[in-house]
Amino acid sequence: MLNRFIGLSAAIVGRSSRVSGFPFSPLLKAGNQSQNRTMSAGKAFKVLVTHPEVPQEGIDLLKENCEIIQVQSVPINRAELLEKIRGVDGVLWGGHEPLNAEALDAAGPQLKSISTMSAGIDYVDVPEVKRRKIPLGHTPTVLNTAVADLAVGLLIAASRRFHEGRKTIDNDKWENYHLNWLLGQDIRDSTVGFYGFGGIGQAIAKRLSGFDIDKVLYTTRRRVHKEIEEEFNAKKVDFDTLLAESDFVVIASPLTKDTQGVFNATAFNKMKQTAVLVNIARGKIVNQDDLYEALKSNRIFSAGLDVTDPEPLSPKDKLLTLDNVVILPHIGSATKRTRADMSTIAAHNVLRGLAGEPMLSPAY
Ligand SMILES: O=C(O)C(=O)CO
Repeated sequence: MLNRFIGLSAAIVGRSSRVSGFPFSPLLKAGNQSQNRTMSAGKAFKVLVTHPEVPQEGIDLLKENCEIIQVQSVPINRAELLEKIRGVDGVLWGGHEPLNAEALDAAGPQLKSISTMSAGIDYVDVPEVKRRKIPLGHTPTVLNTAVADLAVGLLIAASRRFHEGRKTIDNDKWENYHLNWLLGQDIRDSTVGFYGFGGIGQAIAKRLSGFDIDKVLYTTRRRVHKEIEEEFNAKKVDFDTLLAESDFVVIASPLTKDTQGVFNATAFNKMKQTAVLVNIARGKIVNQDDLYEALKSNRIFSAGLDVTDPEPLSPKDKLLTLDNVVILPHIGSATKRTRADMSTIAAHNVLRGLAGEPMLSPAY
């Protein structure tokens, strides 16, 4: 099943900006073949790209058939975005700016296709987009491997005390004449618990299977397919069991009203004292004050975070004073290839929405 996901994204993206091995939308075919009068006569659609740094791969695809308007400011100037969105048919939403009624009103009723360039869409007012019957796409799957690689990096860094170790060098406290110095937690024979076990969680589990882990537990609303459970020796458990039995707890779920703040003091108190928490999903799933207390009091062993609340995190944030937390500035999907793939998928989503076809990765 996992291979099917990964295979699908590879087929979707190909290794060029062109999509290979994937059923093109008629709109794209028209552009490629230069046969369709409507399309070749011109840019039947206007598409706004809301960020100047959207990789060229996606823009080139859109350009074949659409007139492109692009926001130029970074950080995004909301006024510029609201001005440029007026009257467009499609939007490739390239940043994490709120996509809400204000933006949709500014666009106007002709807007018929939107895609974000992200997996998480917590900055989108989805009910509002739905209410207007505008197809909405996003870009999960293509970033699974990049985010999973980073998650494994964080898991190792947090369990083996990378940050604390580095600080000892900076502070001239390198004391390896002690035998028990900077001892960490083993990954081998461990139980890894996933809070959320979709494509990213499964890609992490796949990587960890090379680390001789003992078992995988997961907590999700719905049970994953039996063959996925078998592939990863994974068992669905309730949240309390996940917390109590996992040596590593990996947060890989979307941020929703149900997941916001679930990792709080109550949850940390149910975890093993040797447990390592990894969050590559969204900062708000964790109550950060409670996490600070749990780490400071050694209620849990350590944490590796790619996401925080807020982002950017202030350099004065108390979490940064702790030895037992590794923090990265939300770079899970930040590889050149992944970004290019995300722009390609987002462009296809937009084009398909404009053509009245199902998107490659619809958000609802
Ligand atoms: O695309 C997203 O939602 C991400 O947060 C990638 O790290």
